[in-house]
Amino acid sequence: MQKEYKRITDCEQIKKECSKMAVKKGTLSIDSENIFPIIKKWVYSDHDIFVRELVSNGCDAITKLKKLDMMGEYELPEGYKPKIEVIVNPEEKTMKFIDNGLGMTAEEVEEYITQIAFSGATQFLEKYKDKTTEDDMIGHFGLGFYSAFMVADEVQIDTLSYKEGAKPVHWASEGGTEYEMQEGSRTTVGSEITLYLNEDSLEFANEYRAREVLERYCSFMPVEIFLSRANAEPEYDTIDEADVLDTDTVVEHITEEPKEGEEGEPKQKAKIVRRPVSISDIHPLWTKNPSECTKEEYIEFYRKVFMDYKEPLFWIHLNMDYPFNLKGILYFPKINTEYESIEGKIKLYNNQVFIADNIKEVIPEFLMVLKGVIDCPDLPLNVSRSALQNDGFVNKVADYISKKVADKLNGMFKTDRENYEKYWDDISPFIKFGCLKDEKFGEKMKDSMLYKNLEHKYLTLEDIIKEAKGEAEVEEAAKEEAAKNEESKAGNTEAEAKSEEAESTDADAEKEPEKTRIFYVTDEVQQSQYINMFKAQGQDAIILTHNIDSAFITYLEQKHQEVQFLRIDADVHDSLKDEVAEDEKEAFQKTAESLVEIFRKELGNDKLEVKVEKLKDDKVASMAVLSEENRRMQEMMKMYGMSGMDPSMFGSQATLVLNANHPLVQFLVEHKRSKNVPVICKQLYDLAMLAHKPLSPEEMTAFVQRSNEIMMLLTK
Ligand SMILES: Nc1ncnc2c1ncn2[C@@H]1O[C@H](COP(=O)(O)OP(=O)(O)OP(=O)(O)O)[C@@H](O)[C@H]1O
Repeated sequence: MQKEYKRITDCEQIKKECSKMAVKKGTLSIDSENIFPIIKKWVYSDHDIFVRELVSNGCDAITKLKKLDMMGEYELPEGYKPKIEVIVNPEEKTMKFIDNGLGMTAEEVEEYITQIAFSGATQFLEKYKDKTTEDDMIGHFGLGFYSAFMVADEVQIDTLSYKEGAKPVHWASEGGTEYEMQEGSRTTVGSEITLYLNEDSLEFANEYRAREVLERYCSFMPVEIFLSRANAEPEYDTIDEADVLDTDTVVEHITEEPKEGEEGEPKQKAKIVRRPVSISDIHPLWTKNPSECTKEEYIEFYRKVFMDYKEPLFWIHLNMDYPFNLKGILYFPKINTEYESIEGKIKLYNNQVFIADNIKEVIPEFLMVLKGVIDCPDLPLNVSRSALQNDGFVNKVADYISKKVADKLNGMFKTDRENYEKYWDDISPFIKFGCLKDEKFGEKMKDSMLYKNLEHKYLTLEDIIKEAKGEAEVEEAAKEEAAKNEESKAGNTEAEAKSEEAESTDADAEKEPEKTRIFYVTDEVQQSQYINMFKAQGQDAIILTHNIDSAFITYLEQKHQEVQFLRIDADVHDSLKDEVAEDEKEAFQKTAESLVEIFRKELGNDKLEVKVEKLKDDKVASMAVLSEENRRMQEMMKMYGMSGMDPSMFGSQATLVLNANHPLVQFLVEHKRSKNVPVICKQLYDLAMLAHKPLSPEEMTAFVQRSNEIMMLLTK
């Protein structure tokens, strides 16, 4: 049976009780006996948050004391330096958190710790104990002081309030529901919380582990934090006497004689106790005004926080006071896509207290490739993640961040195009991802998107459409010209011509407007043959090599109904081939038919698609084309893991294009019975496929063997 603690609500009475020096025993007034097991078990993976909770309680206590001083209700002692000390003691298995904040009186301990904090923790756990990790709490806010029981069997508080005549208080609870309170022995204003770590949590008494956790949660807290190990041997530094500060403890003055053979006066040195270094940077860069920050500071901050020794490309300093308070810095990292995944890290803070990384409810998903810090004290963090998702305010914050990013990029596009182009390859995957994920972002960015052409020049879609339209129009005009010539050759009467013209105009009006065809390259090496042919004919294409590009192309086609994207090997572009003259057509047709027959036979595939063209580039004997629709279909199959299935079910295989202008192809037509026909056919086919897609291991082996055989012929 637990002892029933009579709750004393009258503060005067509590004071009297305490001043009698009696040991006050009690039972925590909440009926939930199983709260501690729940706390201990709960969010086992990051139960280290107790560090953040206790340190931030210390910070709050210090802030309050400074406020009281400002309000004239308290006078800070001479030379007051706000600080939090964290002392680990592996021998005694304890961890102490000591602050010089406002402290607590007996009635305050009673009220804030045994009643408010406890009931807060109880309510909190009641509400969330059944939640799964999917409905995780943001940074597990709200556990407060009682999170100490996740790692400790016993917690003690020694505190002395700033209030006149306050008596020190000692409070102890053994992690059950009982506690003890009596007069303590603390002599300075502030609080000392001692955790007697449980067997599972002894790691926190290790100085390195403690440092790691403090650095994770407390690196930017607004008060200096010093970590030390109890009974550690003092460490010393020897510095120039002139550099000694008033705050240094000098243990020895040393006169250093010049070394043998060296000239000069003896040097005066001082051996001092090593100066403690605060774990926290109390004025992180994001809290400063952007106009006061230098490039070096931004880079240094980036390196320190993200341990990334590459320089970021550029950054955005967010600084907003109204309608909500949000500060932060977002960095665009240099991404080496070949070796690293593009996974960024956005650290979320609440008044300089670290909450968690990558809270996707607050930070737009596509911005997760960035690295940065966001401090937004107005965020409602006492709710679960799923509640955050539907919170109008949180959505506004996310919108604001994404708008700021678009503004920055648009600004660079307009005023610093040179650098924008320089960064484009690195930042474009993320921007494209943003366009796909966030309609508003895509809309804002639409005029600042760039596309690299075959010359590696960066153009806008508008430039490209104009260029492609221009070419199409020229081609169209040339075709019309040729058609007219034919007509007049055939001796059409003027009247006939006129009526035909009228018909064709009617038909045109019904036809859907021709789409502007934009060719693109997905692999500059593999598709080099096509690229060269394009270049030779002054034809352009854009380079879209990133994984995201196939989804982005679909997006662009939806947004711009007037354009159609075709991979460079989707078709033989009209400009790459010669027209077959009217009087040659019949003979050409025959040649083509016989070539189809030869290839189908030699490759043992009677469904093989073969097309014969008069390619302008007479160095190309064969190439492969696969229509855009079929290729997209095949890619989709691959994406859905249907690669084992026969692709011909969903669209035909690539078409083999033979160049009738090439001597090898001509040889085949003229020497159908030559014993070399099979080798030439197979080799031409493989060469075409090589430039189109990777060969299978068997195909590659056969290709290499055959190439060797061909070389053997040279030796004969
Ligand atoms: N080191 C301290 N010095 C002075 N008062 C403290 C200290 N630690 C806790 N308190 C008091 O105890 C109260 C309860 O603390 P607890 O950490 O449980 O909740 P909280 O800090 O109010 O909120 P949160 O749940 O966000 O942490 C605090 O509001 C404060 O008044």
